[in-house]
Amino acid sequence: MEKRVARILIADDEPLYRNTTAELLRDEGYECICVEDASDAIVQLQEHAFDLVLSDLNMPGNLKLELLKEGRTKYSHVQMIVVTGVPSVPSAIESVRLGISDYLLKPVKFEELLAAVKRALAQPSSIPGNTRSRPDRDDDGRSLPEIIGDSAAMRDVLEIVHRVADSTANVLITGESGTGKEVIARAIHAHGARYREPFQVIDCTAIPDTLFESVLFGHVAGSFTGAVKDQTGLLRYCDHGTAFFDELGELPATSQAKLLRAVQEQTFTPVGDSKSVKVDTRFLCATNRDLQSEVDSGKFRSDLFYRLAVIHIELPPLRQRGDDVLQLAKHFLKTIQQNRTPVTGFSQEVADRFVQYRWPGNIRELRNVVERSITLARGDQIQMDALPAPLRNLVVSDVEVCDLSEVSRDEAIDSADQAYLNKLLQKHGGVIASAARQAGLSRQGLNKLLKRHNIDVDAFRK
Ligand SMILES: Nc1ncnc2c1ncn2[C@@H]1O[C@H](COP(=O)(O)OP(=O)(O)OP(=O)(O)O)[C@@H](O)[C@H]1O
Repeated sequence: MEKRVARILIADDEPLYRNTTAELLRDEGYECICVEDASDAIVQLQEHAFDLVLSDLNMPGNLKLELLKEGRTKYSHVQMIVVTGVPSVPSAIESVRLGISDYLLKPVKFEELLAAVKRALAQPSSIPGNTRSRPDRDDDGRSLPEIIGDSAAMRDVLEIVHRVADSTANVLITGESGTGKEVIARAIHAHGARYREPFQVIDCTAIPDTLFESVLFGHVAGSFTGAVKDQTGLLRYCDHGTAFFDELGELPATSQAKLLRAVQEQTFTPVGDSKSVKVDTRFLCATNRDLQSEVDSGKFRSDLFYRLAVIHIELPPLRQRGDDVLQLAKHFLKTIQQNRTPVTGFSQEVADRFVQYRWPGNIRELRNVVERSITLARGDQIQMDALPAPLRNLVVSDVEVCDLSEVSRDEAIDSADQAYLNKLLQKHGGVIASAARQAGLSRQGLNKLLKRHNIDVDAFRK
């Protein structure tokens, strides 16, 4: 039996883009129908059978993403790709929530578009029940980190992770240090179509500016002093897979420019080589900086930002995740001690303190605290005396200050000082100059105190 030609609906109000794309796709053997607004597209969907819709976002009749909504609810077996010239984070998130296959930015190269079309058409249709089994191991056979957390904030994050995993859209993950950005990046890779391909972590703080091209793109022997043999760049290793750029905000301007070409064209040239290399790589990035304001102040390239932040996932700090803190603590207790010690839980006082504490180091700090407490615990319950000083001495206004038999005067003064500094920084949003002014201290004096109490001022910055 002859295979049916795939039929594509192109909805876009730019005639040049619409007609050229249709012509090129027809040359590739697809059947195309073009419309210039969302209402015509909806009529076409009612009257004909389609396999794929290529949809603009900013076109008449689509102010509220009507075409995507109608398409995904009534014609869920039809794949959808968004191709837009006006990217916006809310519309990207909404598109991904609705379950599109891909989100591309104009100007889009035809090869890039064609690859996305082929990928979308190769996907199993999203008829209910037709779900792909998810791996619970990564490509090295290690088990994937379990994502613990049931707070509303985390549920929203996980919904986006599942929606975005199957597309090739680049994702920027932001959040304070230790909130689990790398864990989320690995989850996106593991739940997506590339799960069998490499996941390559590229730590932007670990590559000196002068070696950026060589490390990322590779070099040929003799291209510079010290290049004694050919070296393959990291990007080549993640061809067909995912490149995870950690600490993206630290990337110097010259390296940003070099990365832009690789992201935009999926092409790079190894140092000293004359031939360029084509790759198919998905980019996931993480930073604890506010990259949007760095773009606004000219410190980070806006073109690179928009290419990489097609979808933006903001991870909540642990102190805003309610009961997740206890769930995570129990999870770490179980996984770290693996029944090797008699410890089975936390005292009520410890559990309360976990909820009251600010956790400037987030989940990483919690994990360390649990690990340390298991070692110091004396019975089957972790008690206050096994906690590190910042938690043990925390003074919360509605907690009884202390039991005089347990705390010395110096310790009591120290913890009051700490509570004062926490409040002060909270009020001044982590701005040292104004906090020091209010406290009647010099900036150096305040910094010294913060250091002594191990208080991370970044945790208070908004
Ligand atoms: N939801 C989670 N469930 C279980 N463990 C988690 C979760 N999120 C993070 N972790 C654990 O917390 C620690 C920190 O996570 P991760 O390295 O992903 O944070 P990060 O935000 O990338 O940190 P940084 O900004 O410092 O690079 C790791 O040990 C990780 O396994």
